[in-house]
Amino acid sequence: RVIPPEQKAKVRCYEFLNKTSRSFATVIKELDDDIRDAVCIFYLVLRGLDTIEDDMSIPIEKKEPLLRNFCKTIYKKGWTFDENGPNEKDRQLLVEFDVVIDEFLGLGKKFQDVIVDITDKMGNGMADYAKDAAYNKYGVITNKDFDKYCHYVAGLVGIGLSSLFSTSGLEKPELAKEIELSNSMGLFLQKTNIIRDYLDDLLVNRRFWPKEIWSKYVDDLADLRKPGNEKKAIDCLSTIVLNALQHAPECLTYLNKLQNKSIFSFCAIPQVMAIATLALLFKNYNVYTSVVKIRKGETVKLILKCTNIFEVANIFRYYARVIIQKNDSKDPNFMKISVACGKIEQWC
Ligand SMILES: CC(C)(C)CN1C(=O)[C@@H](CC(=O)N[C@@H](CC(=O)O)C(=O)O)O[C@H](c2cccc3ccccc23)c2cc(Cl)ccc21
Repeated sequence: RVIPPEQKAKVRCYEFLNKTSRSFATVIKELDDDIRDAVCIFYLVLRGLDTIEDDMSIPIEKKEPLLRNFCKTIYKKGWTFDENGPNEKDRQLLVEFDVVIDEFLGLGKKFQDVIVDITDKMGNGMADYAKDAAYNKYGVITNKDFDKYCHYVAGLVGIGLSSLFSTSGLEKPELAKEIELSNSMGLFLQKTNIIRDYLDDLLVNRRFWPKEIWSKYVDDLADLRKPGNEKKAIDCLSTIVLNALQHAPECLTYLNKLQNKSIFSFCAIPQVMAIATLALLFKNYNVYTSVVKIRKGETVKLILKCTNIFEVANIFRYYARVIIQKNDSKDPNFMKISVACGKIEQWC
């Protein structure tokens, strides 16, 4: 295929999008013309930031300025980064980051301003957390710290996306002002990922489960997977699933405000994957022995049924019932789980 030279960087960006997240890349490509490139570049800039934050082989002295300055770095034509560890998942993205920068600089100024603002806040939030975690190994302490960390790495993404959607004109200007709802969209996804990734994170000593939650059951987060602690592990899991579940009604409220069909599907698909994952994680001891993921077939079925709020609300109600059925009257959180699921079932 002959690619005109000015299209080369854009084609390369979409190739990176396909590599960094196969199923989600197709959803981004379904977005309407006026918003697709901005979201693609936003996604890749965030991926670049995440690749630096995730790389435990980069010393904090180097990592901190890299994160804090990333909002300025994305204006530096030609900038690339080749110092990630050899097995860092998306290291090639940073090795060829100049193509992302070229495409970023080609975006409308309003889109650039949103992406820079979020990158600035996220980079500084990640740096604050990385520095703190480097010095005290406990990681996330209180439920408030949990919400703060998830705000930095995911809530800000929702806030940025709402601004991009409004800026494109495909959604009302009011959407950019829905900070709380946009934040909850990110917290719901990120908290579900953190519950799912308990084992992977523990093995690289990354501790995101709040001490305020696990310290009620064990002396250390790692004790949850020890033989003999099975009941404690399951009851602790209920507590953190309950924490994530509380964002679900706000996600439905946010989705109900969207008017553009391609934006609705783009936002709804990760949310229905998250509620399905949460239902699978609840009462599931495999969280402590493997990474629990919903089956491909279920994913495909969910994606096909994400075209309007009625379908999405029905999917949320279905999984709320699955959680209710798994609920156990001997679980200290039995009532709170019932109430949280009730709020999803009554959502209208
Ligand atoms: C941390 C995260 C949840 C924000 C990551 N995040 C998402 O998880 C992706 C989904 C994704 O990447 N899925 C991967 C699987 C995986 O990586 O776990 C896939 O291959 O399907 O979706 C989110 C995302 C999409 C739509 C609306 C959102 C509103 C608020 C916050 C995030 C929103 C995302 C949108 C953008 Cl622009 C950037 C990142 C994300």
